[in-house]
Amino acid sequence: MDAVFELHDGHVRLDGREILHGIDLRIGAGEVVALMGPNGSGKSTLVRALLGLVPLSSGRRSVFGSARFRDWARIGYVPQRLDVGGGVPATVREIVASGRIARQSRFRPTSRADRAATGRAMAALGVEHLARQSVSHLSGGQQQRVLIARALAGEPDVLIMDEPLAGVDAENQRALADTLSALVADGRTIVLVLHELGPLEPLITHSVVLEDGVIVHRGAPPEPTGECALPGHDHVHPHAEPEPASLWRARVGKTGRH
Ligand SMILES: Nc1ncnc2c1ncn2[C@@H]1O[C@H](COP(=O)(O)OP(=O)(O)OP(=O)(O)O)[C@@H](O)[C@H]1O
Repeated sequence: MDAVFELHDGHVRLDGREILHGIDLRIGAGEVVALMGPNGSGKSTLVRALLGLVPLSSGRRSVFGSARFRDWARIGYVPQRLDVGGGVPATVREIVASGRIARQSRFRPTSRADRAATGRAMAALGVEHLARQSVSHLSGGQQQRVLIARALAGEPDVLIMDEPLAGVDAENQRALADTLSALVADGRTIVLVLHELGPLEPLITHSVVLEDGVIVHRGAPPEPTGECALPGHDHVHPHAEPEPASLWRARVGKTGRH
């Protein structure tokens, strides 16, 4: 299986403090990887390091086998929330169409292919009927579908999603699981930052658990513990409260690092 992301002994320093301490990670094409761990363990920093948004203080990164990867249109990033505060409100179609920018040349404005891809992405996520609406009037679940549609409009090979279940109700979580399984069946690679797997669990090929900037577990996702393990727990809460590292240690059944 070809590697999409490879990190060898990756260290990241931010504001003079080392946040990631020697991460070795390989994500292969077609895998669905859950990055898990307590708040502040370094999940977002790891994603940013994979994407080259933060530099490595030491170590090596390659994307699609290249240390000098530039073809960012192949990678779609779905942030947790749309920032709809302030500014001129954009419509759903405008936001989704902005996912084509990396594929457009400076000298060629929006093409027929761009319009078609925007339409397909809106249809895939069921937001066509909202095309003319301002995104600021949408619910959290609708906004998330727009963000995924924006990423899909760029026809990426890889989707990276930051906490896609946070604050999303059970019905929309199941809808997201259906959407992602269609993408997986289509051969895409998916990297998810997750606190809980919820209905995404059957899709996950393996998990990587971080703690204090090191990988403490890889393999099958850890079992939920505490209130998240109780029957009927729907995993719709955003886990705004920090989850203690001890809870995660209990989940992965390990105290040491590797
Ligand atoms: N720009 C920055 N400058 C300095 N420190 C930072 C910066 N960004 C993150 N950190 C610190 O790095 C550590 C890891 O943060 P990160 O956001 O990667 O963790 P996380 O696992 O994604 O957390 P959460 O689950 O809360 O989103 C935290 O201690 C955080 O305070």
